[in-house]
Formats: sequence, structure tokens, C-alpha cells
Amino acid sequence: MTFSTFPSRRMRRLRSHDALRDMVAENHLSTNDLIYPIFILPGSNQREAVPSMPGVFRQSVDLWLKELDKLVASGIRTYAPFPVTPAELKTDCASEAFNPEGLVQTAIRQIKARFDNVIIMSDVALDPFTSHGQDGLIDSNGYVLNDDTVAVLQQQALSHAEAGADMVAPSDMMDGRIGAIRNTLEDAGHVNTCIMAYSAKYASAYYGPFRDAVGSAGNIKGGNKKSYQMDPANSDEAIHEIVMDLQEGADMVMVKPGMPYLDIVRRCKQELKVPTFAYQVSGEFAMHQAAFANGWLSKEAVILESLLAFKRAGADGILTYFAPDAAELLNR
Ligand SMILES: NCc1[nH]cc(CCC(=O)O)c1CC(=O)O
Ligand SMILES: [Mg+2]
Repeated sequence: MTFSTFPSRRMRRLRSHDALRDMVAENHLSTNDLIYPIFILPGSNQREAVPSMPGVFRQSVDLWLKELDKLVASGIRTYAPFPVTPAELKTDCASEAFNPEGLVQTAIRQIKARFDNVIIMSDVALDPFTSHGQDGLIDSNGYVLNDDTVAVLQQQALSHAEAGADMVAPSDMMDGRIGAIRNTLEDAGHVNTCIMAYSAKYASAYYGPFRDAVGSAGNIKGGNKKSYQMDPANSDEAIHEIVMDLQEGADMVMVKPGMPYLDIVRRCKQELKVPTFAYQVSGEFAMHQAAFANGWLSKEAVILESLLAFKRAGADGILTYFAPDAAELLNR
């Protein structure tokens, strides 16, 4: 290889005009790519800020319904509700997780009743409902019990499907839960309920602000989730996790966190060619917002660049707290 193609080939030619650049752009971001996580408070007319997530509010369902009028009109069609469970409803056995009248089940029913063209992706995991903050049931040493937890996750996923969830999204990282949930859904006749598996979910320190938002931060017994979420050191293991979840019946898979793990997104898409999603998590959101607030980064350009990076890595969609901002920017 020599440089002899110059000047017949000048890479800058295709960068010389906006329309040309757009014509040859290899990747595109659109509102179809956005999934918006929303935090649900009990009651009505309730709205609270999340201090570590500036711009994110926890709201009761009635207020979310009003806000969704605007968000849906802006083109965001997929929502991921997370409950802010009152402390008195949290127990060791997490039975609030499958209460048909629970916060998430109610939110699903009300949102689906109001919007024909909206998809709900509901989180399946026990951490919002356990008094100890772990994603599953624990033994006397605090160890999270796999199979006992899966049995509760099956009931939780079924209660979401019965409420009308289009997609259940197990984020708990128990072994075997995708197959168990798939069987439960099939047996109950929910043959078209999708499973979005959080297959490669890492034991990450970037989830801190989310735990503030759902009120599970202070009380994680044992202090971490390393006995079930993946070690950030690992890459091949992520592919094994993803393949197992696909074999058990996942329709779509997720990598989480997002930006620090784009290499995993890339490998998943390149090696398996399956619907691949990523979560730009609360800590990623918080650090961007901090830089914007300080004037260190330019908000609008960086939001779109950060999301386009997910597309370039191979993601088909992105869960992001920036969804409303991104939709607004994409519609300009
Ligand atoms: N099942 C829990 C769950 N579902 C989504 C997130 C994190 C999302 C974020 O940080 O934005 C977590 C946190 C955790 O595993 O502790
Ligand atoms: Mg797994």
C-alpha cells in the first residue's frame, strides 16, 4: 500500500457538503431507536426530582399519562416503567412484585388503554420489592438464591403480561430465568409477549443514581451484586450468556451499561446478528448532565453523538434518559 492514490482519492471530498455527508452516513439515529425509562410513584399528582439525575422526575401515573401525550407525539413509542415502591411494601419474599394492582401493573394497564401505538417493556427483577435491595431472594448469609428467585420472576413476568406488557425484560441475571419465563408465558397463552433479556448485565458502579431513583440505594445487603451480575473484566462470557438466553427463548438481548461496554455490543451484533439493545444507564446520564451543567460539554451535540455511537457499535435501540431531549433534537 502506497499513498499513490492521492489526489485521485481525497477522503475529504465526501465531507465537503452537509447533504453529501448525510448521503454517505453509514449509521442513523431516529426516534424509533429510543426506549424511555420512567420512574413511577404511587398516588396521584405526585412529582419528585431525582437529585443525582438532574432533569429526571419520578411521577405518579396520572402525571405520566399527561406527559406521554407529548412524548408519544414526539415519536417515542417504547417505555420502560420502574416502580418507586414504598418501604412498607418491601419484604424478604418480594410478593409485591407480582401484585396485579402493583405500581407497574397499573401503569401498564393505564398506558396501554390510552395509547394504541405504544410498546411497554417491563423490568423483571425483585430489587424494587425486597427489603434487602438484592434482585432475588436471599438465604441467611445474604446469598441470592437462583431457583427460588426464578419462581418469583415467573409470577412477576406473568403479571406484567396479563396487565398488557408487550415485552418483559428480565434484568436480574439469574441462570435459567429466560426459559422458565418463556414456558410460563406460553402455558398462559401469551405467545406473542416478547422477552428482552438483559443477558450481559455487568456488576457496574454506574447504576448508583438509578438506585437513588427507585430508593434501593441505602439497603443493598452485602453491598454489591457481584454474585450474579457479570464481572467487568469479561467479554467472552457475555457471548455465552447471550447465546444461552437466545436458546432459552429471548427475542432480543441487552448489554448494560452502555458506553463503557460498546465493545460487547459490537461483538454481540457481529458474532450473533440478533436484535441487540444497550442501556445508557443512570451513571452515564449523570456524568453527561454534570458536564453540561458545568459548561464543559455542549449538551445537544453530545447527546446525539453519544446515542449515534451506540448505533455505530451495532445496537438496534437504546434505553436512555435522554430520550425526550433526543426526540426533540431529531425532530428539529
Ligand atoms: N434490576 C435492577 C435494575 N434495572 C435497571 C437498573 C439500572 C439502570 C440504570 O442505572 O439506569 C438496575 C440496577 C441494578 O442492577 O442495581
Ligand atoms: Mg444468564
